[in-house]
Amino acid sequence: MLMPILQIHSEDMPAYAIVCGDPARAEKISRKLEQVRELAFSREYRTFVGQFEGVQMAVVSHGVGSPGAAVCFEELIRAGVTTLIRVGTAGSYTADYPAGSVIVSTAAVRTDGLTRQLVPDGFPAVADIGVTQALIEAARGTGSGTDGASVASDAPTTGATKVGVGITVTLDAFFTGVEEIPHRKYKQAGALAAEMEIAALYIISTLRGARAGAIVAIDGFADSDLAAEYDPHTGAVANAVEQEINTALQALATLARQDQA
Ligand SMILES: O=P(O)(O)O[C@H]1O[C@H](CO)[C@@H](O)[C@H]1O
Ligand SMILES: O=c1cc[nH]c(=O)[nH]1
Repeated sequence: MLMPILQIHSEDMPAYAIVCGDPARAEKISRKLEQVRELAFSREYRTFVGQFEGVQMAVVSHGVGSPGAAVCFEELIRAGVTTLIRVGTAGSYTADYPAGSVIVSTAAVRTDGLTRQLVPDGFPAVADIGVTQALIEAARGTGSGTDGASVASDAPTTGATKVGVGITVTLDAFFTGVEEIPHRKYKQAGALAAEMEIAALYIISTLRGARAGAIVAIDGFADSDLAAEYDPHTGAVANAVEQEINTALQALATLARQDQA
C-alpha cells in the first residue's frame, strides 16, 4: 500500500525505524547501513532502508515541528513500523548538560498544539521503557567502545559526550514572540532539555500501539537565562550527533535481536 505523503510502500518497510528532523541527517545515518536504498524524498520526508548488524531498518526524516512530524509517524506506523527511535537535537535547561551532551528522553512535556488535538490534557507522553533501556545501555556501550572513554555509572558518557536521562519538553515555537515560554518552571521542575517533536512521537506511538524512544544531542541552551549565541554547527555538537546516531542504531539492533529471541 502506498503512503500518500511519505510516498513509500508498506511492502518495503521494515518494523524498525530511526526518525530525525533533518533530511541531511537521515542521509548521514543511512551511510552507516548496508544494502541501503533510498525509497522516497517527498516534501521534508526522506526515507532510506538498509541493514545494520543484519537488522533491516528504515531511516526517515520528519522535518521541524509536531504537525508535520506527526504525519510521518502516523504513516510509518500504518506502513508497518512498530519501533521508532528519534535522533534529534535539543536546547539544554542545565549547565550540567551543555552543548555536546546527549539526553535520552524518558517522557515529554506536552506544550505543543498537535497532541491536544489527539488526546486530553493530562494524558502523559511517555517513552517505551524497553526502548529507553536499550538506548541507555547502548549509550554506555558506545561510549566505552570505539574511543575507549571511561563510563561512570551515575553519569554515563559516550566518548567525550555526557549522557543525561530524563524528561524533555516539546515546544511549538523555536523563536519567541511576545508571549513568555515558561522555561524557568520546566527547568525548576527538573526537565533537562527542549525540542519540538518528541511528545508527538510518544503520543502517536501510544495511540497506535507502537513503541518509541528518543535521544537528542544538545546544541545550546533553551532558556534565555543561559542562552549564549546559538550555534548548532560546532564540532562538539557534531560529535554528540555522531554519538547519538551510533547509540540509536545499536539500540534498535539490540531490540530487534531481543524480539527475534
Ligand atoms: O534536529 P531535529 O531532529 O530537527 O530536532 C530539533 O531541531 C529542530 C529545530 O532546529 C526541531 O525539529 C527540533 O526538535
Ligand atoms: O528545538 C530546539 C532544537 C535545538 N535546540 C533548541 O534550543 N531547540
